[in-house]
Amino acid sequence: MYDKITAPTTGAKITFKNGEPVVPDHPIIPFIQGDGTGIDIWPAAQKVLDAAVAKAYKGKRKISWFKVFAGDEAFEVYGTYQYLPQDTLTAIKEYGVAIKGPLTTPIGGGIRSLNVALRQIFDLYACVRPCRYYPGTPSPHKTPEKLDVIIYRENTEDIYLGIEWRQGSEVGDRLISILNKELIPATPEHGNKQIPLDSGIGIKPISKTGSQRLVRRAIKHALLLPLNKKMVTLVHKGNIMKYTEGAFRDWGYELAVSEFRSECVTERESWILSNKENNPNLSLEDNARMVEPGFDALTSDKQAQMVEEVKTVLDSIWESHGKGKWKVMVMVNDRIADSIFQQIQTRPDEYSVLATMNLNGDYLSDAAAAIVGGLGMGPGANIGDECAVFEATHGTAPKHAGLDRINPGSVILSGVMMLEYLGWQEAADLIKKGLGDAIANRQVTYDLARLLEPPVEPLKCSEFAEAIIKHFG
Ligand SMILES: NC(=O)C1=CN([C@@H]2O[C@H](COP(=O)(O)OP(=O)(O)OC[C@H]3O[C@@H](n4cnc5c(N)ncnc54)[C@H](OP(=O)(O)O)[C@@H]3O)[C@@H](O)[C@H]2O)C=CC1
Ligand SMILES: O=C(O)CCC(=O)C(=O)O
Ligand SMILES: [Mg+2]
Repeated sequence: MYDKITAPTTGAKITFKNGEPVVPDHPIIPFIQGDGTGIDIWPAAQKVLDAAVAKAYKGKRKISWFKVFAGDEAFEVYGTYQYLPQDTLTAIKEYGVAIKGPLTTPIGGGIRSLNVALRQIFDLYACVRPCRYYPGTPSPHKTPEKLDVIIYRENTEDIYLGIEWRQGSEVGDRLISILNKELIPATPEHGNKQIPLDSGIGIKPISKTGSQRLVRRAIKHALLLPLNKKMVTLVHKGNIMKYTEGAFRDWGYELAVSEFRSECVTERESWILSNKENNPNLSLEDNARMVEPGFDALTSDKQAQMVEEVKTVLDSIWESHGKGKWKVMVMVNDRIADSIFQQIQTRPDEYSVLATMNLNGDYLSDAAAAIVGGLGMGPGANIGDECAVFEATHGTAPKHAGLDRINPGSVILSGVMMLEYLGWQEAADLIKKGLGDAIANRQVTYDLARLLEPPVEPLKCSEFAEAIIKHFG
């Protein structure tokens, strides 16, 4: 079955039923060490995960690790251009749940991202990146503890599909010519715009299916959260990219009010409902005026549309959602992408689950991780219906590679997400306690040590892992 790897002789496969993993006590889990700092952070993470499982289950449960290759290691074992060998793909498909370190992607040319390829090959459509604060973590932000968000990033499409053409390439030039001569003039709203002839060209597909399955997962997650966190914010730049990012927003709302109608309220609906709750005799027009402060300046057509919106909401959900019932439901709202970057800093506690397209989520997850202590504290998971691959938010951080100094926290916390996904909560809790107590005791790696006041001597990457284990209690 495999060319250059051998599966562990002990352990069993994780299988999937209705999108959920069915986990044996001794699951075989493939891991990719990763390039760059992978050589530091993976051994540290593996040690912490094994120690937590051993302590929590006393041998009853144990992970059988299966080393598989990707990136630079694969190149060495399998030969030139074999960055993502078939063995690795076969193993991940076979065992269903895997964990990986970061993999290098060259800029401006060369191979396309192996990280992205794994997500697309296994249809891991939801990239889940929680950003929460561990007390004592130094942060450039004044109130990092107020940020507790989970980014649900669409993981398979958008510009990450990688359909693009280099400037000056034959196909790229043909495409520009067809667009300039035929397709743009055939679309009146584009006026006389033309694409500069010396452009590179990329395609940004955003599908209804891809958007809605991501938002579905985000809402399902929000349903499980405590009342003050039952919120999903659709993040988009739909004012500019109307038919891709704007459509993402519209499809998100459409899904929320169709599949989750009895459990969801949109922000605008909540305004309309609460206006009536506060003043039962409020006319439809006055209600619309309160929802839209610029109502009186609108054209009569637009005013009529808004009044119709108020009427439709009250007619359709006043009984089911009115009189405060909406207050215990999941609130779905939306924010424009540039605004959300400042909102998570100025109003961090007003956000919970952030549903995004691929590129926005990529940017936003690094920015949110910075608030709670940096990329060393940013875990992640790539989740599909029949496969999951856990990986940190950060990359290979090459300048720190092999120095035993980088923070393994984000891979360790990705491991915590994996344990929780497996249902091994006791082991996950031990690690969260150990990591939290190590940080609270100022036992941290260079990235956090340099921000602490007064400064502390940093722990090595491997020493931080040991400190976490000691703090299991
Ligand atoms: N999923 C993946 O595998 C990903 C891969 N990549 C790839 O990684 C490569 C390098 O990307 P780059 O842009 O440098 O981004 P990186 O995320 O690798 O590193 C940027 C900086 O972030 C900080 N950082 C990263 N990881 C940690 C950590 N574990 N602990 C503490 N600080 C950390 C360091 O800052 P400082 O030096 O200031 O301390 C580092 O120099 C590229 O090839 C990129 O494509 C990028 C993102 C994700
Ligand atoms: O694959 C890469 O090199 C970068 C991907 C990335 O930045 C991410 O997924 O957050
Ligand atoms: Mg990124």
